[in-house]
Amino acid sequence: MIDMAEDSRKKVERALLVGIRTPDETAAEVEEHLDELADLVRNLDIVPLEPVVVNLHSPMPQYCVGTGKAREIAQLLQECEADCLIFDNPLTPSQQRNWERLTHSCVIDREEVILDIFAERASTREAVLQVELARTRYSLPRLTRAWTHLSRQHGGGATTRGEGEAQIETDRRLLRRRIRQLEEELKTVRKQRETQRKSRRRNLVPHGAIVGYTNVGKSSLLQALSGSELLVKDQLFATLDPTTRRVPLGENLEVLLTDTVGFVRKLPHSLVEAFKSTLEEAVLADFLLLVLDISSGQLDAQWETTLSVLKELGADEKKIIVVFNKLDLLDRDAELVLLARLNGLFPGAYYISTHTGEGVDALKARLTAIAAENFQLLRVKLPPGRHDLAALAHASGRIYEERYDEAGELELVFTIGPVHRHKFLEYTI
Ligand SMILES: Nc1nc2c(ncn2[C@@H]2O[C@H](COP(=O)(O)OP(=O)(O)OP(=O)(O)O)[C@@H](O)[C@H]2O)c(=O)[nH]1
Ligand SMILES: [Mg+2]
Repeated sequence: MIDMAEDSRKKVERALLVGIRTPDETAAEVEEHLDELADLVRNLDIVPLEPVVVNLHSPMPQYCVGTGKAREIAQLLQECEADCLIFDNPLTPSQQRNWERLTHSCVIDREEVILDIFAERASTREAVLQVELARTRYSLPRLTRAWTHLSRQHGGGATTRGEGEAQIETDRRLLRRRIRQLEEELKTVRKQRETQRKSRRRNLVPHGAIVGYTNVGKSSLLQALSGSELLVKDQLFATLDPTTRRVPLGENLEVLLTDTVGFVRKLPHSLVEAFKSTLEEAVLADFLLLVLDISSGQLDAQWETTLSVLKELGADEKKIIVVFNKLDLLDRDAELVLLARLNGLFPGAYYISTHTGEGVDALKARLTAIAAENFQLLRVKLPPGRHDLAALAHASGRIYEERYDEAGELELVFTIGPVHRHKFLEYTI
């Protein structure tokens, strides 16, 4: 780990955002992306200023934009007294350095903003390790940095070391060693989680994962369904660690649901990589609840981003139940038009509000049906000595008929899940 003196670093406060518009993007798209970048930036306690959009036919190697434009932006940065330049598109390490030399300011891109938000939020051992690994990998080719835009000091971040070649080589070696250490530590933590996961699978209760764009209400949904408290915040990436809860559905039925980390457009690949084990919950689940925020103007982007991350994880072929949340925020007139359109596009979707509870029961009914699919109807005759099985049928199944015959044998018609089913098979009639 590279140590830096905190006092030699300057905290960034105001940022000028830059969006690059390529010929295949509309102005509205670029604007939407910049709005989202502004949200992300606010999450780091940096004030985003009015953004600059640069039209670009082909990327330029030195600054990503042409030299003239770069000078203009540098000038603007000074005029509006911003101390940071943030690009919505990725910058190469050398472009980043060129910009820092040109502007004498902190220059970062969307990927680094997202990495930093994750770094601020990570709290469990696994999340902390995953984020540190992603950040250390990211900083390896970007060693000479003189700025910080973080309120806290994190590992694998910017460094203020000198630019001497020998120094850089030493730092790189240290970072590489740290990467290996982190990979080892993560392996251990993951093994532990794997064990927990296996014990869950032995239960054979249907297991769903809640996936979707960040801030759409995934944790709120799990809270509404399971009745237990979770971290719900109007904040991007409030949830970084998967949390599994039992959702009781009455009559001995239940499903397990896992809340997962939210997705975002242009989620840095290093982060998808880092969070793959966390997102594996989605890969291993029996079904997915894909949550979308119906009040967002960016439904298409939410849908596409979520689906493309699922694809990358190999989880896009699963049974997907689409859930539109935040119905309460819809303007009633707009609602009818929008619902008609969505009904056509997503037949079988659910429309809910975790705030008012609207639609939650219908979704529960669907989950109940999924849980019930696992249950099989059995007709058995239990000998007098098998009170234990009679008790088990009552405790874990649903009884339809029950009567004793003259021989004192108990005839039972009931449904039972796969966990205990085999115990009854020798008595079926
Ligand atoms: N109006 C309204 N707000 C909602 C509803 N559901 C959730 N929210 C709000 O949306 C914000 C985000 O909710 P979360 O449940 O934390 O969202 P999430 O998808 O888990 O977010 P991340 O973990 O950050 O990806 C919170 O401020 C919630 O109170 C809803 O049905 N209606
Ligand atoms: Mg959450």
